[in-house]
Amino acid sequence: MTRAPEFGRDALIVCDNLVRIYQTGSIEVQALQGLDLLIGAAEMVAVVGASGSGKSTLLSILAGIDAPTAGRARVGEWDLLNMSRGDRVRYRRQTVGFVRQQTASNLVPYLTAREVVDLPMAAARKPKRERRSRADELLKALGVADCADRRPAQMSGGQQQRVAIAVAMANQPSILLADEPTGELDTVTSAGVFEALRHVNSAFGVTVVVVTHDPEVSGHVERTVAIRDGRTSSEVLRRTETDADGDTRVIAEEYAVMDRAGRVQIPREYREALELTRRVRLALEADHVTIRPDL
Ligand SMILES: Nc1ncnc2c1ncn2[C@@H]1O[C@H](COP(=O)(O)OP(=O)(O)OP(=O)(O)O)[C@@H](O)[C@H]1O
Repeated sequence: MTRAPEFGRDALIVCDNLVRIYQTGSIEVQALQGLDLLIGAAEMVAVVGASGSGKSTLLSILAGIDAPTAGRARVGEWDLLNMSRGDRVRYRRQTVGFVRQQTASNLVPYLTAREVVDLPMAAARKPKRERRSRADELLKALGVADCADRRPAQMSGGQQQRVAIAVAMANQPSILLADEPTGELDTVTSAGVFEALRHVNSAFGVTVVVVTHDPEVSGHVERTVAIRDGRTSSEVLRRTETDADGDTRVIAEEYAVMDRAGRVQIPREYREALELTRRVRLALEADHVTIRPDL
């Protein structure tokens, strides 16, 4: 008997039926309730969803900060459910870069931009000369070369977040995670920081997963994944098309996400429009499936 190919075999990030339950006293909160998600190498994905839907929990698991309760989570060769303490330290140092929302918490008040970018490389025992050239390369790539000798208090919020991206990229991670990186910034500054994330994605080929509330931000990535009640519920894919006159426009298409058991969530407006309730009629057509009210 041939076995089915492993779910997400070719993906860099695989979340398979991921569950995270938090227990506080006698209260259980299911932050992730069987989340499936595949992300390929060098992709840039925005994760959106209402407050409490599980976005930060997902990011903490991918960052190796938090451990799932059940399911499977893999990043490259790393199995995030079965890592020793030492593996976890190596994983966090070598494979992941993390940018937080609070600009101040990404940096160190008494260190200059060049010194703070150097920190993770020094911790990884990289040679001094290599560290210096990598720090300068990153600060330049992120448009903050002029901040190299400045401390956080001498930089704007947007500059601080660009330096934070440089810190996260210092050890050439394969994934860069950002949790609401523009949450504290105004619209114009946010757009600049977001552009910086896109730049590291294309220039260094790092896979970027960014959690955001900002529709302006999610509107600029090719793939936006929506999380609802601890599961991926829908995705929007965007592509740029050029018409005969040479004008380009962005086409966005929304997809529902089907889990591995075949479950699909029908958006509330569709259910209400046709009064779809507990039971619906399903029919297989030549190239599609219809869902009708049970009249
Ligand atoms: N350490 C924890 N202990 C207990 N419950 C937690 C913990 N962390 C998160 N939760 C709960 O898990 C659920 C998901 O939280 P999470 O922070 O992942 O959501 P989120 O989508 O990131 O929300 P927000 O957009 O507000 O940051 C929420 O109900 C939250 O209260």
